[in-house]
Amino acid sequence: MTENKPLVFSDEMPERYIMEMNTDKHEIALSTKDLEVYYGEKRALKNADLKFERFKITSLIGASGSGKSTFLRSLNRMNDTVGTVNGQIIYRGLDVNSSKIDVYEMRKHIGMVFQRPNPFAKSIVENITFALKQHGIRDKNVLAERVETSLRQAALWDEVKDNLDKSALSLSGGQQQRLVIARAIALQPDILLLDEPSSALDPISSAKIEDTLLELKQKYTIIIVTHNMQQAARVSDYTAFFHMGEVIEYDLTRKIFTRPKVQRTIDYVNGNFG
Ligand SMILES: Nc1ncnc2c1ncn2[C@@H]1O[C@H](COP(=O)(O)OP(=O)(O)OP(=O)(O)O)[C@@H](O)[C@H]1O
Repeated sequence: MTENKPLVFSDEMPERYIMEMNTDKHEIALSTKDLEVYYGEKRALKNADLKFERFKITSLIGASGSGKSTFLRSLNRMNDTVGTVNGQIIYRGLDVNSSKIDVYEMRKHIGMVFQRPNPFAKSIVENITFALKQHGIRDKNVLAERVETSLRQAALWDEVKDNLDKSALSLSGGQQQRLVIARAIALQPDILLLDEPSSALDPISSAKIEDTLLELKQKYTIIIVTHNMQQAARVSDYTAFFHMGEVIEYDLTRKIFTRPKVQRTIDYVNGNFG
């Protein structure tokens, strides 16, 4: 990034950032450098350097309190009001963590889905169109197209297409979570951050969310916090293991689960949490 480059995002195609990741060339959608987070005096995240490959799913795993959510929430500045975030978050050559970034605009590019489904107390269709209208999209055809496309991508369209005016709160938990995913992708972000998106759901709904994520990675770069190791192994290409605020190991998921290099990771994936 040059000093004079304005810190605003454009809708132009992103420049291509090719970096070395292991031995192959991979396109990096987002990276962090020396990212650390303090809550008051407490350092909850230490010097996290991670690179996220475009159109891949990366899981963040680790015991409760290890800093996964803190890291994830920092990526689109959700920690601004609760903690102090130092270091860089590089996206399209810009530092998302800079005070000059338009956070509202940035979140159009880096969207987030939380653990508990949190649809608005509005109709299904309004849940999708609300943010679009806020961002100035008024054309009825464009709105209708975005509603259908995002609901299809979130694998919910067939279940709700005849009841789009029904209250979102009348949907099941699993459907609500897919609606929230549809709401996030209606803005056509590049990157989707998900904080334990299926932990509050039954196994069937959870499996549907996993299928949805595998579909979505054709178009989105996905970073997901999960406590469910099987889920991490099933859906993700890369896995980062966090322990006490540090990234201990980051590699291809199959390596983390079959041949981890660090003893702490070996213990964690083998279920020895002591
Ligand atoms: N808003 C906050 N204020 C103060 N401390 C916080 C806050 N959020 C998190 N922490 C602390 O920061 C540390 C990391 O928490 P974080 O939620 O990031 O961990 P986690 O790995 O995501 O845990 P979990 O899996 O339980 O969600 C913990 O010690 C936690 O108590």
